[in-house]
Amino acid sequence: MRRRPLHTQCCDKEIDMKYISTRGGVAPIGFTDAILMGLADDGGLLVPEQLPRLSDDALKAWRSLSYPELALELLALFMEEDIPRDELKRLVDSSYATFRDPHVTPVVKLRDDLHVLELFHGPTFAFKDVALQFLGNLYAYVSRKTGSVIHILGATSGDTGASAIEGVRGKEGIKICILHPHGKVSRVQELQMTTVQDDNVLNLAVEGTFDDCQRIIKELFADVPFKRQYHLRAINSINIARILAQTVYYFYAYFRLAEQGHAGPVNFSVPTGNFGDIFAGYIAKRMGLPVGKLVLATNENDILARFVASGVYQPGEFRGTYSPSMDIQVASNFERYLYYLYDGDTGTVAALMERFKSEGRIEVPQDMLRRVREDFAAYSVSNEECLDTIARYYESYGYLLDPHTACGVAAADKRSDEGEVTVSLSTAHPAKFDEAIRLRNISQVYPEPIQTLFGKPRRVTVVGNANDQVKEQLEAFFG
Ligand SMILES: N[C@@H](CCOP(=O)(O)O)C(=O)O
Repeated sequence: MRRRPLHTQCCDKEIDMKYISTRGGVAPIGFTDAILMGLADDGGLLVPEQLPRLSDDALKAWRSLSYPELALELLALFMEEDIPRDELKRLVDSSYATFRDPHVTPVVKLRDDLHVLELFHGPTFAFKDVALQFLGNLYAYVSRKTGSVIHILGATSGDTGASAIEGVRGKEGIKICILHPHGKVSRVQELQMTTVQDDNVLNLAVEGTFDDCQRIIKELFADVPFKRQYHLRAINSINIARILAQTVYYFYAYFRLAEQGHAGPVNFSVPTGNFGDIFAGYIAKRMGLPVGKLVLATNENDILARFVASGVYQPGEFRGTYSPSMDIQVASNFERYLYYLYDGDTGTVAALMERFKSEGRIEVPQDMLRRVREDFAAYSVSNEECLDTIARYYESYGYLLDPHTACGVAAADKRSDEGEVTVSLSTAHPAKFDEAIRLRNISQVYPEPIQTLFGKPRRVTVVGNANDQVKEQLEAFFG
């Protein structure tokens, strides 16, 4: 059994930042190697060997920073050894210059106890842009700097795909292939991906679910000779850069509440599918941000809510819902959480993941479950509850929630303990999910970039859900 110290005592510079695998089979590597490796070569996920622990002084000093300034400070902790600060500043500034709101991720107050963190002001109207605008620029920088070939392979249940494509379309030295479940994403999500005409983009619509897409790409990444031969890179939250970039808005939101006089911990309610977004909040908490409960909101695909209730992590039956981006059974980043839950014991994580592969379930003992519940509360939200929440908030506050955000808000409402203040993450613009919203007779005007998608020609190839069919496409596209 191998235990590692997970924190240094104070924020910062003394850490020689390296990345290791949750399964212990990768020698510590630097940030550039970590983003290029994506999925760890031993099949695990990369995590920082140590997490910086921020001092109260740092938290106070960073309160007044703009979003890009804050992103620079936080990201520098994880990558400054590899990316000089002036370069990192350029990457950060250009990534957030594409956002429509000057705050990048503004916080809107709905009630004294409930705020909405709007994460959808980027180019594709989803929270994924926050990390993927940055990761797209980072890949372009690494390609220029190191000459590495960047062939991105990703899977999407709807939002990551459009955002990843937008982050790298037309960029020299980069090609991207995205798998999405055929017919199981919203109309706008589908159009955002498939109407892109740049030659460096390939869309594969897989006959199956998102879990099929994610399984296929993970198996291809785990085939290390194939991954190396075709220079495959990850854009999903498999890639640690995604998680790190997403921690920033937890800090930013907390500081906005502090500015309004709020002192003490804040809960964050997070619509959850692949466990990446909420895991970024967990990392922020471990870095010293005063986070109360992380409220894990699932739709009817409730594997994570069942885990927090019972300690058993076991996929159920796939359910198509009004929040398709969360229609996920196997949550990729759960493995990273297990690593922290078991105090960095990579042997145990490797054994648990092996058991999950062979038996299809994992169970953690009661003492571990108590630890889980210290940080997380979890609620699953039914299709009807989701639509009811949209209608109720539209009526009461004149605020239109998208179905994913509605799950987060409904979960926050289920947990209405006195005195707690919750920030609910708004992960997408409602225009991306108009088919669901119209069911409650609410009409909306599409933002212009979404309106213009209709009627554009589409480029997409439908494939079966066998690895070989996808492999064949990749060999032709990346070969
Ligand atoms: N909900 C995601 C699924 C992929 O998750 P990721 O965070 O690992 O990219 C989507 O919208 O595609």
